[in-house]
Amino acid sequence: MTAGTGRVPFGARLVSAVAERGALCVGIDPHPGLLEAWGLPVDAGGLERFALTAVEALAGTVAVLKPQSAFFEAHGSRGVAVLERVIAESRQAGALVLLDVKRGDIGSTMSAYANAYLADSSPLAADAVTLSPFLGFGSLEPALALAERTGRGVFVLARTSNPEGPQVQTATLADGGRSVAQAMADEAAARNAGADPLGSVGLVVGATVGRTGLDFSQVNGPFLAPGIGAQGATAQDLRTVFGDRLAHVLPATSRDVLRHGPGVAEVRSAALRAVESIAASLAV
Ligand SMILES: O=c1ccn([C@@H]2O[C@H](COP(=O)(O)O)[C@@H](O)[C@H]2O)c(=O)[nH]1
Repeated sequence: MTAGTGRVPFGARLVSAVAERGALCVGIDPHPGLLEAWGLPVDAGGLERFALTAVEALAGTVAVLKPQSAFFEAHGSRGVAVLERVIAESRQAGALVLLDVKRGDIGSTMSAYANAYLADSSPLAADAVTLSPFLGFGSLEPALALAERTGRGVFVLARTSNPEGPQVQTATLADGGRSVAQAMADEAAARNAGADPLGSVGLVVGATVGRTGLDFSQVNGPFLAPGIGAQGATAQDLRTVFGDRLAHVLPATSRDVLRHGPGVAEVRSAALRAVESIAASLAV
């Protein structure tokens, strides 16, 4: 079982964490190529060394850590056990944990996913998870409801950083002119209405997507912006993507920080440089 959240809503906890540590989410993505580059075997033992080194380097320093579940699941039950430790030890060291699982399913199955990642009793419970709304935003209701009850958050995919995303996300809805991505922004806005200082239903909008024409003005929730570094986006791109919503943006990067390992100090320094360069870009 993981520690609870004290029932303080995720949005409020994120605002505090960013105020204290800066606006940065570092992904823990144990790619086989990174394990090799760190001189580790590509097996569950190597995964454990890699992931716990990243936690040691980052969990006391950055606001949010984002383990990518896929790389842990690839090692079977031993990999999932490592993920449980990563979540627990990161939270213990003061970082918020956003588990990148991109779950989305019919409502009855969604309840089980919600219990897996958002219930206090689960060993995989994080502070927030990523969700895929492409079975319909409403199908996410069990996760949205449990997150709200337990003080956790969700980040719903809206305009993802990959080049294939627009095929679905810029498509127009049958109900009259809005894009799929805009509909997700509107759904998040409805869930976050009145939340202070910030709602707990976030959106994933890649730092790579450029000017979108999307209206984020009513969202009142956080924006996770992956794609900085290895996918080619820079901190300067955030202004183009998010316009006047920059204060609510959580820029995310994984490989661009992790490639500085295996030294704890080097990984931590890379993260601190990223925090500084993002802060400088957002302030101008
Ligand atoms: O739109 C999205 C949503 C999630 N991701 C995830 O973020 C990291 C990016 O890693 P980098 O090494 O910084 O490229 C990875 O886990 C993706 O699955 C994303 O890239 N884009």
